[in-house]
Amino acid sequence: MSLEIVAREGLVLLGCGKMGSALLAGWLKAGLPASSFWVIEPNPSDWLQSTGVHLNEGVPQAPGVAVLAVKPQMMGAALPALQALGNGRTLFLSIAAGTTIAAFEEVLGNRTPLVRAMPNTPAMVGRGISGICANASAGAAGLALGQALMEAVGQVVTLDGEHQIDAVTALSGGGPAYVFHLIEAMAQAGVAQGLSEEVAMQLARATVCGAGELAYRSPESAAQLRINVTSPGGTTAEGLKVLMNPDSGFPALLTRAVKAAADRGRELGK
Ligand SMILES: NC(=O)C1=CN([C@@H]2O[C@H](COP(=O)(O)OP(=O)(O)OC[C@H]3O[C@@H](n4cnc5c(N)ncnc54)[C@H](OP(=O)(O)O)[C@@H]3O)[C@@H](O)[C@H]2O)C=CC1
Ligand SMILES: O=C(O)[C@@H]1CCC=N1
Repeated sequence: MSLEIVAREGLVLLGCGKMGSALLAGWLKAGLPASSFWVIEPNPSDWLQSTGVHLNEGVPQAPGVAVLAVKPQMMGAALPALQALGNGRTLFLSIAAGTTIAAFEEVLGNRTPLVRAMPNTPAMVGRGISGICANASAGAAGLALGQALMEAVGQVVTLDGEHQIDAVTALSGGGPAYVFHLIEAMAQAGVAQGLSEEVAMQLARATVCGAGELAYRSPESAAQLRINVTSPGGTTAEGLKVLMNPDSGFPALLTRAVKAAADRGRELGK
């Protein structure tokens, strides 16, 4: 689906912080004119002010799309600003963690076409991934438009339903933070083995980026890429024995971390 509807009917963006800015940058890069965007943002960055979008002005009566990119804790206070657009033709696209379709329909009306998407911060460099789902009123056309909007900043996975979105939030939504923490932890471990902090951080960061790029480009499975590094009887095998320990290794730790994040998503949705 093309984003022509945005150029024709306009897009209102509620909240333009980290994720809102990443999305707006992607849409502008895709060639949509700045004059198609109406952004509501109490603390506009220098970048946002330089884009030429309509900033904190009155919004069109029936824009093609309204994107909700405020924190879930702010949603209750922020959403009424767009309540008048509910139950119409405007497609609402929320990227907020937690806030459910039912909660949006309560404010906007249950005839409002609505897509929930869960992106991640690599969207800032066009390498994000989003899981998306939609309510009944959005239909196939609404879901396709939501997909096209999110594809401006990376890959998109269509979910079986809203029941999967807390898992996506916990895995890929927050996942970049786990990887950044992995860099920190690897660097610390290198320092413990005698490297300077600076060199250890350079090695850790480049290793994670290089491995990520290899995983992205290679047709081989993650398991095979791991095996390719692991010489039988060599050094990596000893490291992996620790990380693949069923009780204390990565799988057990990440199962707990992803569950804790998904549980928080469910809690935010109550
Ligand atoms: N960061 C991430 O990795 C991801 C975030 N998300 C979701 O994206 C959403 C935004 O997160 P993120 O970009 O990180 O948060 P930010 O705090 O960076 O952005 C939210 C923006 O909304 C502004 N805002 C607050 N109140 C209002 C209001 N009433 N009307 C308009 N704008 C308002 C905030 O201004 P101020 O700072 O002044 O309060 C802020 O600039 C959240 O719902 C989050 O769950 C989804 C996936 C990944
Ligand atoms: O931490 C959060 O709640 C948001 C959702 C996913 C990433 N950041």
